[in-house]
Amino acid sequence: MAPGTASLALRTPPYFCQTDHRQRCLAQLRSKVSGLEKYIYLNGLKERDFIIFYELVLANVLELIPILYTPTVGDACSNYSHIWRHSEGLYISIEHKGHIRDVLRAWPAGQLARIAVVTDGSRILGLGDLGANGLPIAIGKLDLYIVGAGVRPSTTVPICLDLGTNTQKFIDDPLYLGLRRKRPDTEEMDAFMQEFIDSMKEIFPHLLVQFEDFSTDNAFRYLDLFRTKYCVFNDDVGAVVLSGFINAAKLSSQAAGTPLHDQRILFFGAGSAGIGVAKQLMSFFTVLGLSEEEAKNRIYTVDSKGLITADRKGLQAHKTYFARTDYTGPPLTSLIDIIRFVKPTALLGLSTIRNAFTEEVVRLMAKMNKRPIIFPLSNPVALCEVDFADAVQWTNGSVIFASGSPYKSVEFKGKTYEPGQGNNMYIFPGLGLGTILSKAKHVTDSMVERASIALSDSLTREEKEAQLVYPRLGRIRDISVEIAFAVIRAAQKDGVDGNTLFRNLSDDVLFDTIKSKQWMPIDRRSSVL
Ligand SMILES: NC(=O)C1=CN([C@@H]2O[C@H](COP(=O)(O)OP(=O)(O)OC[C@H]3O[C@@H](n4cnc5c(N)ncnc54)[C@H](OP(=O)(O)O)[C@@H]3O)[C@@H](O)[C@H]2O)C=CC1
Ligand SMILES: CC(=O)C(=O)O
Ligand SMILES: [Mg+2]
Repeated sequence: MAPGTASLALRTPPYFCQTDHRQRCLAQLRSKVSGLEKYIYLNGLKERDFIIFYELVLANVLELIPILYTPTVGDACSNYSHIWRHSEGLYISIEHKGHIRDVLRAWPAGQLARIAVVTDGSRILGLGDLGANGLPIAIGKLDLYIVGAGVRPSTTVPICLDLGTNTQKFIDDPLYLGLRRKRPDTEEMDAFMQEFIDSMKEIFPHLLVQFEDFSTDNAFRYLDLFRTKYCVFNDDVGAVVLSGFINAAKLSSQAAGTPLHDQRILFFGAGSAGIGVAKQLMSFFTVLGLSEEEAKNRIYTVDSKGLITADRKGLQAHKTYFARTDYTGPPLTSLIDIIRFVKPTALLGLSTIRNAFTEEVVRLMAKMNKRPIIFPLSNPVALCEVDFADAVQWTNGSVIFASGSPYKSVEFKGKTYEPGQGNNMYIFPGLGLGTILSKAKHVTDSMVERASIALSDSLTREEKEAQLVYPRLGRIRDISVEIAFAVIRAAQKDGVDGNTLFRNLSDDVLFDTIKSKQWMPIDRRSSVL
């Protein structure tokens, strides 16, 4: 379905001009009161005129990304069956089993497709199992690839796997878009996923697949199962936190006068995100010369039962690696007690528990550290572990802060404090662009790690002086070029690059080549299909 741009010319007066219409669209958008209304308006605009849509988003990144992505996309997902207007993206249901190939073949982009974001809706942000309502998260992520990295719209494929839902209120909802059934058992789901991946390989041989918001067990399992068989990654277990942490650790070590590696990190939340991020942070220590064992010892994890220790009965597989052996005693369940035991320099929240970092917790962190690192990373904002203004006030301005969803700057005692946004949206657009351009066969660990380091190195002098830990989002296109560059070089080093021509390019030429490949919203042939 190409947007109806041809008919627009017939119905508009002769003095109609694009520039005016952009302003008109922006005014219409801003007249909407709620985030959800703005989301609905923007998605309608994308359908009517995708060029104006992307022009507006590119020109107003800070204002519009929080609508298309977290936090508002969370509302859009929760209410998707009710706000649904037109088909967008691809649903593949468990009832398609046996002929998934045929469903994929129907996607109009065919061989042009380069990147798919695939969710099964089972853990959308921190909102739980939303079933078929999860599609907007895939659409929102792909909009970020387009806006943030310059991936061509027509090459993107948003996919929601409809395997039912275990959330009864959706099954009971007469407007629910998806299948009214419970999710399948592991055996049935594995068989479905195997056919899905085999079919994707056949129909879209040049595709990069991003798994998104699968529930924790499946996030790890399907990544392990498929990552060497197809070009697959999962950005929820990804690298963005490492980038911000490197910059935060520099600031906190400098203030404390301690060596950079002298960090103890407490993860509050040990799901796919908590454990995935913890594994990424290992490299922070190992590049500084610590052994794997020493690096692991710097990391503590907490779940709903408290500090994760190796002697706990029935510990889930993904929690065993970081389980502590140096604590014996009654389970440590209160966060305050855990902080007193661990004495962390950094507290990272991936728990989905709103306000879990209470005033007492934050003040204790500030008492123990000149510059405490506090990253409440759960999304959307309504599930964030602590609000920025509170963190600034309770630490008397000393906090080094990054949250999963955006916060505004705050004034405190006459000074302006700028929050960081530790969200994988900084990484995956550039990682995707680099993977697509290098025609990498797989996404290797070092491609992800180099992406993270490139992001951390991308701070400008002014951003460093402002003590930011992430660059300003308004520069996302340039940042994505830097990340894509690092990813391409890493793919070459690992020998997984299919585009061997890039190997002979000098750094400057490669850099310019990446820039020249970024799609701009002037080419109407690249319509959103
Ligand atoms: N900023 C970013 O870029 C990203 C942010 N996220 C966010 O991370 C969050 C978590 O995602 P994910 O790991 O997949 O989700 P999970 O539901 O798998 O994990 C949540 C974790 O928090 C723990 N937890 C729940 N309640 C408590 C509690 N009261 N006290 C302590 N721990 C608790 C759970 O414990 P138990 O294991 O015992 O159930 C579990 O370990 C989401 O909000 C998501 O939006 C995810 C990816 C990227
Ligand atoms: C940001 C993201 O991917 C998440 O919260 O799941
Ligand atoms: Mg996610």
